[in-house]
Amino acid sequence: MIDPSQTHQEIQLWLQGIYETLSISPDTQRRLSQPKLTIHTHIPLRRDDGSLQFFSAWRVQYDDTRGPTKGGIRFHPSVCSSGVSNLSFWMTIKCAVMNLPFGGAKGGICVDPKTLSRLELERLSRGYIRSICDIIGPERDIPAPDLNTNPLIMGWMADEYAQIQRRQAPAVITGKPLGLGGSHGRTSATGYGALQVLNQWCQRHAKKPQQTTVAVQGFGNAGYYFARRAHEMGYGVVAISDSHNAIYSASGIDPQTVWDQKQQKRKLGESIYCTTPVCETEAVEVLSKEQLLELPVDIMVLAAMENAITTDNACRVKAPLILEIANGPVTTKAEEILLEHGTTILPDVLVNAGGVTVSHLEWVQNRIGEYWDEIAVEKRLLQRMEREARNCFELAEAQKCTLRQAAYMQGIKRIAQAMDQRGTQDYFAM
Ligand SMILES: NC(=O)C1=CN([C@@H]2O[C@H](COP(=O)(O)OP(=O)(O)OC[C@H]3O[C@@H](n4cnc5c(N)ncnc54)[C@H](OP(=O)(O)O)[C@@H]3O)[C@@H](O)[C@H]2O)C=CC1
Ligand SMILES: O=C(O)CCC(=O)C(=O)O
Repeated sequence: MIDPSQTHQEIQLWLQGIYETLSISPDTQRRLSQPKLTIHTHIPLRRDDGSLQFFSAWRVQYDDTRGPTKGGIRFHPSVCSSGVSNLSFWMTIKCAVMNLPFGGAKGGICVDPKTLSRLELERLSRGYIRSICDIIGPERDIPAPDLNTNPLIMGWMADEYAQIQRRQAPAVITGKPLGLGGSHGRTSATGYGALQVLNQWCQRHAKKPQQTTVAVQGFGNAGYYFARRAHEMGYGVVAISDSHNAIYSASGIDPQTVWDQKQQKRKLGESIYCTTPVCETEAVEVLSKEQLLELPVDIMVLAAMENAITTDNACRVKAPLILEIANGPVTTKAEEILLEHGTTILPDVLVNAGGVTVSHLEWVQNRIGEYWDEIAVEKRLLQRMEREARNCFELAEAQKCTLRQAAYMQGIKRIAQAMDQRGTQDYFAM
């Protein structure tokens, strides 16, 4: 079978339409066509049994025209050079769409963290920082959590950096625990930010949450906070999946109950879900994680990984609205099929930007040495999400284009302007 994942070339080809509409200069196009810096390293890990193992790891800094590069670190067996590079490009666009003073980066280790003990995980996380410490810093490149990483890991990483530098530098990493200079609201930010974009869209299209059914692919940090608050607001969450299975109930699911049970069982679809129903009137059905994507729901929320919808399954997707919380969950070729079927896609570079938006607030708090409460942080998050979503919606209407095209126009216009303002030197800022 041909790999249905999207390639760098496919993304660049898709961008041509945006460049033409905005009359982007060939120089700017060239600058945006490849990352500025890629580090590939092999991290040694002494396993608990005494053996030595090496793990491939990357940090890619795509573009720093608008500020220090910013982006998460993921731990997953699928992490590879081209994947991290795509993710770092999307970070560049995302930060510009949100008008944050950052460029884009991403990092990752090719590892299944579920196979490591807690001490092994800590040693590997610290080893990663030792490998990249020369190219990160509060004014250079600022990592954060992503898939399979969390505040605990960010805390170890920030501590490792401080030890190497022999000084406190909390602003080098965001998504830290509160006690180490983390911000209130960072953990829930991606899910809440995505919901804010969905709420705006529903308002514009006179859709009431109570009239919708929602399926959520991926029940980790982003998917859980999204699903929990969506349920509280009246959206009908009827299906949820993780990397093992999906669960479905036509009469609705309470995400908090599912979350509490997942903390014990680790997997959706284990017998606990059938013996302790997560809805009131009907038993919960266990489906395959692939089946969830084909459910006839009003809103399909993609909060797992890239390439969830490819040319292989696009024609079986029935939801008329897709909310992309994951990065790159719909490939460019799959999007063509979905658009032909009239599907609306609320795009990743806008929808999932809540995480980096609160990361920016954390970075600001670290730098000024003053901390805000949860209400203040959430207010700033929701205001920025609302403003930039409205800008994208209005641009899409004015240009009669898709929301993804509008978001990219908004981001690329800002990046191109900053490149022009830097002048015509063959600059290398970092
Ligand atoms: N965290 C953040 O702040 C941000 C995250 N994102 C993006 O959102 C996505 C999710 O990130 P996050 O929630 O942090 O990651 P987590 O690691 O917290 O959660 C990922 C979830 O996806 C599930 N999953 C993995 N593969 C599949 C699959 N094939 N089908 C269904 N579910 C699957 C995992 O299952 P299991 O529980 O079984 O492991 C887990 O529930 C990623 O694409 C990430 O890049 C984007 C912006 C910010
Ligand atoms: O919080 C951040 O800095 C980046 C989060 C991230 O990796 C993402 O938005 O994909």
